[in-house]
Amino acid sequence: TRWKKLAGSVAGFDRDAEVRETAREIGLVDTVCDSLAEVVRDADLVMLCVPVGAMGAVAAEIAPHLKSGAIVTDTGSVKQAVVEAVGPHIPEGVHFIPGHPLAGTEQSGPRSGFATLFVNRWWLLTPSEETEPQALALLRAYLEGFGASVDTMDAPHHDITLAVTSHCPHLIAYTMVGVADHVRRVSHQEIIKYSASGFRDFTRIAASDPTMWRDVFLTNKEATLDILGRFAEELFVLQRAIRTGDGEMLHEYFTRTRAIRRGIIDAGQDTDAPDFGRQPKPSETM
Ligand SMILES: NC(=O)c1ccc[n+]([C@@H]2O[C@H](COP(=O)([O-])OP(=O)(O)OC[C@H]3O[C@@H](n4cnc5c(N)ncnc54)[C@H](O)[C@@H]3O)[C@@H](O)[C@H]2O)c1
Ligand SMILES: O=C(O)C(=O)C[C@]1(C(=O)O)C=C[C@@H](O)C=C1
Repeated sequence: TRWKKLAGSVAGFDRDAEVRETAREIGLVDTVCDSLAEVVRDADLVMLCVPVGAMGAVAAEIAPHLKSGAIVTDTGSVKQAVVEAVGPHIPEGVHFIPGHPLAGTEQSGPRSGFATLFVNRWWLLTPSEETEPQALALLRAYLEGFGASVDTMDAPHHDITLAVTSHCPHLIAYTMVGVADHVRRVSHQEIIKYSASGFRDFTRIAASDPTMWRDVFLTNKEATLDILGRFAEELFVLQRAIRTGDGEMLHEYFTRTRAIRRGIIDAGQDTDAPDFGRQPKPSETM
């Protein structure tokens, strides 16, 4: 934020003392506070950045200390569960606008961010019918200051969309890496040595934070089970095509999926930029 002077001052808190220490060391924010009450007391904007399963408890703890007129948002990867867990704690006069930046890497912790992380990325907001347009406009302008593009949608639609574009792909990557781990005819050394780039991409995703992803699946249960059910059906169709030698079917299927990939690139939404997932240079840390 200091990078573009979007806020007068940024304060941060983490319950883990080691994280607070690192944040102080690298100058992540202007002030590192030692309690939740202290960090939100004078804040105009409060952003909750904890695993989805922890959002409710954090909201309950900050609620009595929130300033009237403040905006509370979050970065959680699932939205309906956050609406249900956080919403009831938000006092009258405070604006709650849930959010989700579609940007990140498999890294976590205070050293993993970099100033350009949100440039040209979507930041989804899921306001309700009661959300005041002025508060929404303020938050939108703030996030656009990071270089992000803001879209709004309702929370259930967010959750089914992200089940397709993020949550289930992560589960599939976790599964493939798990399968490689269980195959006894291929040694671990061979898997490491002969990892082709497809599998390497899977292992990057499968190195993501276990707590964050546990919470994603526990809280977006219905949507991920729906999409995984469809995935399993399609997998069986492809499995059958392989068994019966139905080359025509396989070719036609892969032609369709290639068109989807090309459509994503044409829309400028390719996330495989060469520097994606790299560690930040010190000059880029906020
Ligand atoms: N990493 C990504 O790619 C990414 C992208 C978009 C959204 N998100 C979402 O943003 C949120 C934060 O993810 P992150 O990658 O910044 O994680 P992170 O691990 O870097 O930070 C989360 C912090 O929350 C703290 N925490 C954990 N449990 C807590 C609890 N019960 N009470 C208080 N604090 C607690 C931890 O100490 C940790 O420092 C998650 O909800 C995640 O789903 C992550
Ligand atoms: O590390 C990655 O590439 C990611 O998968 C980041 C990713 C994503 O699925 O795009 C993961 C979860 C978040 O909620 C947002 C972004």
